[in-house]
Amino acid sequence: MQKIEGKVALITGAGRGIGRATAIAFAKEGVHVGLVGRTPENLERVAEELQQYGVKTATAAADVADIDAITSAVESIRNALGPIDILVNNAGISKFGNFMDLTPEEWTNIINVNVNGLYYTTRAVLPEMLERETGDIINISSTAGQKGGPVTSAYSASKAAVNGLSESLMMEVRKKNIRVTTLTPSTVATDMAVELNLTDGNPEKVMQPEDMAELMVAQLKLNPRVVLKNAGLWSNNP
Ligand SMILES: NC(=O)C1=CN([C@@H]2O[C@H](COP(=O)(O)OP(=O)(O)OC[C@H]3O[C@@H](n4cnc5c(N)ncnc54)[C@H](O)[C@@H]3O)[C@@H](O)[C@H]2O)C=CC1
Ligand SMILES: CC(=O)C(C)=O
Repeated sequence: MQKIEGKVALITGAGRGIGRATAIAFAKEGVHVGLVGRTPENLERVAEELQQYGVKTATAAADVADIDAITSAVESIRNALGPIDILVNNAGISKFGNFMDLTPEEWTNIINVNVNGLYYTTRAVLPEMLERETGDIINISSTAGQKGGPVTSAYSASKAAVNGLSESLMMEVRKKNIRVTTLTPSTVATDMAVELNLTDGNPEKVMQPEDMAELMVAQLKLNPRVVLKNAGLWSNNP
């Protein structure tokens, strides 16, 4: 087991949902947190919530699917907090619908954010991790990337791509002491899941964003000689 206190994390999609819960859990552990997302007000609100834990925070608004914007955002977080030890590629979008009902624009947008956004963010963070021969990258995929569904063609395609990218990168950089983990949760009670009509969010039955955050804290504390390659966290009614 290792301590994560004092490390620097960058979380995308940090303004709400799993990203926000992860930011709070990290701050409670003494991790300094860079918050990246599309909506500055949400990022500022989360940064304020983190103040009580006495860690450093920085915010940078950017669309992960815009390579210049996300590259500048990573640079600004790095300038504010120092080298990034932990990257959580969490930003993601979804729209469910029949294959012919989703427009080509909606398809492209889902692929751009979920796949290219994760790729662009990782490209901006990885070189320094390779140089320092240390780092953790956690990619938030989904059970939808492991198994297709009747209305999930675009989202499942995007998350299956994340699984392929993530495992390949894990194999590539493991010898440099970098850990890449793919997490494939079932439905989590966030705004996304409620907007998709997947859940009413009942905390007695449905996974909460805090459960995901708890898993990430635990895996980061594992001795650096081991890596959690992938993990599926499920509710009792996935
Ligand atoms: N909620 C669920 O049931 C599940 C969610 N996931 C994945 O978990 C991740 C987080 O999802 P939730 O917290 O549920 O969603 P959410 O919609 O509640 O939060 C997503 C956050 O990402 C940000 N974001 C979206 N597009 C962005 C972009 N282009 N650039 C920067 N930020 C962007 C949003 O502004 C928001 O703050 C996503 O990758 C999602 O696909 C995976 C499995 C289940
Ligand atoms: C939104 C999502 O990824 C699931 C599995 O519910």
